[in-house]
Amino acid sequence: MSRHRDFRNLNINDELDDDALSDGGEYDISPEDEARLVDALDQVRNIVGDEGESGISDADLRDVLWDAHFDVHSTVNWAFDEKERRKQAKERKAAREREKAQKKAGALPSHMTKSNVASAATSRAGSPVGSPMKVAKKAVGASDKASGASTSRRGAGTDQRQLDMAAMNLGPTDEPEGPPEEAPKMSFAREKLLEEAKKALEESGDKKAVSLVVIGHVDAGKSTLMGRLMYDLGKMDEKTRTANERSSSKIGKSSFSWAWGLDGTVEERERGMTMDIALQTLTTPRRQITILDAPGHKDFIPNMISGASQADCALLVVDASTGEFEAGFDRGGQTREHLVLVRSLGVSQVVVAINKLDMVQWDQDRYEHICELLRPFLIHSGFHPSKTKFVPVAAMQGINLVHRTGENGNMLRQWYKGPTLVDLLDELEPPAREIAAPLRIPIANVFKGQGSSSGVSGRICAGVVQVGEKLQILPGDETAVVKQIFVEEEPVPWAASGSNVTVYLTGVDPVNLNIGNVLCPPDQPVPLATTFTARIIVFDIQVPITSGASVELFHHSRDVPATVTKLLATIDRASGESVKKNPRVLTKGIAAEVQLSLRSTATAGSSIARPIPLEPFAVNKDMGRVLIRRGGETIAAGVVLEIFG
Ligand SMILES: Nc1nc2c(ncn2[C@@H]2O[C@H](COP(=O)(O)OP(=O)(O)OP(=O)(O)O)[C@@H](O)[C@H]2O)c(=O)[nH]1
Repeated sequence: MSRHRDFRNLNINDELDDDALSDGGEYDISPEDEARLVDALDQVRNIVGDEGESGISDADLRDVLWDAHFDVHSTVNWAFDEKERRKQAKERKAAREREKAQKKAGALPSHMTKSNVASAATSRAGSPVGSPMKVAKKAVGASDKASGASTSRRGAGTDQRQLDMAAMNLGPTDEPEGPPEEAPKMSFAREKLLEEAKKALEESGDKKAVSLVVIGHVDAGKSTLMGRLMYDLGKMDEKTRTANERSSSKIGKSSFSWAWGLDGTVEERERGMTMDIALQTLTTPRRQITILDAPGHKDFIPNMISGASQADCALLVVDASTGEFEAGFDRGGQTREHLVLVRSLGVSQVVVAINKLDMVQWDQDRYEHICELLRPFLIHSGFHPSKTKFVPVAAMQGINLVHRTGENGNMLRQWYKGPTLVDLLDELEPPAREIAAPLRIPIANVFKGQGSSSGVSGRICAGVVQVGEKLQILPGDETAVVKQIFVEEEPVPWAASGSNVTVYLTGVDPVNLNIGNVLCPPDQPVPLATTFTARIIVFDIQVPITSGASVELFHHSRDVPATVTKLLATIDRASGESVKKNPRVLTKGIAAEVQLSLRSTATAGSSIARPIPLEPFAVNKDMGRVLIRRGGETIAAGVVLEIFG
């Protein structure tokens, strides 16, 4: 029996300070409980780091674990909060001291502290252009999307721990307010900034950045594949792997242990299902890849759309097991819908991973049969054959992801000599970056930032943003100043089109920052639209679209109610010529020009629809794409032609 202090009277949600921690009695612990405690301790250490790194001693952790009755999730939340709280207190103290020192010396502008000048220099060398997204540390993620069953957007690392932390109000906003923050200043004139961005793009050489959305029918093995890939490429360490293996088997979900590397929320882990976009970054020999793992279940299509609208390329995962490929590919399965959606959102390259081939004894005929079924569908959906690649894999055993050596790969080696999945990812073509165009950042997620700042994340659709820059938040009249920019967890002085960024803003009330808003320069605002025309392609629908049809309009991470107010013409898909003016209905497969008008929402409290920021496709491709859904089904996709106001 070991002796430990007793904290069972302590409320885990209380803010624990050192006095409280040293204020307990003692209790006895059995060898079984001791073993469980050691297990749980391992789990928590994986998250908070070791004693030196986290500042949390083993003794404190053990006590809190006992107090939480081995409820690992609550404990993880506590430990995470505690680490964050301490870290933030330290950072605030350091910031106050820096500020004082700067005032005395009158030297560096406030955002260019010595440490971030250094990291800015290294980031420039490594180029923040097109680099993947930072996983933000603090999150509120207050998504209240009406349509999906989603409860949160995890776009930039909002997970259960962070949501709980926000709910507990253990944030820097609880602190007494210090002296008003000095607004950060810009470091570059616009011309100089463009020059820097161009130079960094050129210098990035072969290590090009791409964003990859992982799509496919529910349970195809998307998260397992990404988890395994993270491990095989050294992004997930052995400790995390064993912890995931142990904990998933404890709740009877051992087959999902690889998926736990990406499915981070309690609900996702318990249900064995991805519900929101999970973000990770991976490095292959020649590519820096931001991975957006999308949910496969049809209830979460809005979240999948949000992820796909931030991606350059897609990885389609299909389940080769008997009957499973067919279930995903038949009408109503997500294989088709996901492919059509990503193509409509501008993704033109796809790698198809034919997974779970171990379930069919690596049958070459089965592999080729699936390729033969998918090829014509891909072409029909608008993917050029040269930009469509296939690869046989078994994600769980890690076969043909990075290599196919060893006994496990025997059966595949007998008939397959082609590239591995990583070989194909390494050849993905990075997109053209519109750096000279006006800045556009559609907001995919909103966070609580440090001090008075608020964090937002999203992908830069065009232009370059720098620290100190004043931005307008559309729709609305609000402006904010960029306090910090993070790309792939690193602070950078600027970031350019194609990058997935987290931007901390000051001088703005967080209530004015919403998912779906667009950040842009005040002198180059995005047009606001309530009525516009679009060229659309009608999907495989059963009920035709008529004039007056009520639909849901999706643009980046925003969805709003709309009406198809006019059917203007049907269009020849090949020539683009008008075929028939004012058709009565639009049926499946038809291309058409229509007029769409937004409707007011019940929450807007007015009969007038609120406009959304949109741009004609001809002006900005990323800002000019829309999806149209009805009754939980995507019925059409299109590009914006003209905005009428
Ligand atoms: N036999 C076998 N099973 C696999 C393989 N890859 C994944 N699985 C299993 O398939 C199931 C679903 O895996 P996930 O990775 O959660 O699938 P997903 O596509 O991410 O699921 P959603 O995100 O919910 O759509 C799990 O039980 C995995 O263990 C594989 O290569 N072989």
